[in-house]
Amino acid sequence: MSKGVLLVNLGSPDSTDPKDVKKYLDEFLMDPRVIDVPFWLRSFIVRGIILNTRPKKSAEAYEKIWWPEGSPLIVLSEKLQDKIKDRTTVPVALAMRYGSLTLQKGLQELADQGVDEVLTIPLYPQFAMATTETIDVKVEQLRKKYFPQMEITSLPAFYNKPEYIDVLSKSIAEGLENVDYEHIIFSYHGVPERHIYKRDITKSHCKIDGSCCVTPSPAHEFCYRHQCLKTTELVAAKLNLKPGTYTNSFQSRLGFDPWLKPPTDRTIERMGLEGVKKLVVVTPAFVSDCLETLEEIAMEGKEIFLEAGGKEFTVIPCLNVRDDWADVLTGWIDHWRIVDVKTAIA
Ligand SMILES: C=CC1=C(C)c2cc3[nH]c(cc4nc(cc5[nH]c(cc1n2)c(C)c5CCC(=O)O)C(CCC(=O)O)=C4C)c(C)c3C=C
Ligand SMILES: [Fe+2]
Ligand SMILES: [Fe+2]
Repeated sequence: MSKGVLLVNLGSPDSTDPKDVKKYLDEFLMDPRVIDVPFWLRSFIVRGIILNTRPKKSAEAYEKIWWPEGSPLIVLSEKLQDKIKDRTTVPVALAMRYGSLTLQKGLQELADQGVDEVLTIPLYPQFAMATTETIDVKVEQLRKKYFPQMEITSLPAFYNKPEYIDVLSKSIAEGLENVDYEHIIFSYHGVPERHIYKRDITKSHCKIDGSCCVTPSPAHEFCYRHQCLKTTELVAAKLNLKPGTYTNSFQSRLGFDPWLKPPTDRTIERMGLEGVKKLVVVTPAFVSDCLETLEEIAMEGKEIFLEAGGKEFTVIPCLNVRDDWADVLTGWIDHWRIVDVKTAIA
């Protein structure tokens, strides 16, 4: 068999034109693993409400962060792909779950190179129904329909893998060099609490309280909240951060259902109101900078902090195209090429 790799990220609109943003948001938010309600209700919420107002607002936000080459998330993912290609002999394609760089095109690119055994790498450190799972499900649908000869395996969430924690910690330590700070917020993308309960394989462990995510359980294999809290815990241990000097929060809430708490915007505001003058934010749910880090945190978050009395606001960049990050991914790929995926990130 001939092996190949498909890197997968979320995707972005084709441009900052509200029409393109609307098309992208329609595909994204109509995904039943993102807005997980019955089709009729999802259509009503997305097409009847959100898509009437959000595309214009989102397009303005994209406009602020767009690069001459395109969406930062896509450009950074392409550069990461190039770096990995330079480091391995295995064909490496790139696709997005939503938008024009489709999973079908990515798989076809590999098939055209004679690949019949694929490792998909969802570029998300923590598992979520709205990210890793939707990629795996869509890839399997495409495999059955168009690529029945292919054998496809997906790299599991890598939030607790020592190689990943090492580069994440190193990137944060570098970001903190010469930065005088009082507090660090670890801001993760939020999800509705319902998503956590739905993926509790024990059906009883997850309570979204002070203890469930720190009490060992098989539920944690698919618990986004546990995996976020664990990421912070491992980085804090590695960097020797003192308790009370860092906090977790969850950003980007959409809609009225309960989402994971505390929300990042309110946490940033509270810090400012409580007298914190120098704040740092890191965003470990994203491996590439994107709208959610460059606009929501670096622009909106900063404004909230300064208005609440803060003085210095520092955002640490995502792993993006760091050489050591490309080395880690290539290491997993090469291990899989020679042995298998189970031990690749063991
Ligand atoms: C119900 C809505 C959403 C869920 C659940 C959700 C989960 C989720 N998303 C990411 C990563 C990214 N999301 C991004 C943008 C974005 N996310 C939502 C909604 C949900 N996300 C929307 C509506 C948008 C679009 C922008 C906006 O209108 O505000 C991005 C950035 C994409 C880009 O082009 O830069 C990323 C990345 C994760 C990791 C996650 C669950 C863990
Ligand atoms: Fe999102
Ligand atoms: Fe939990």
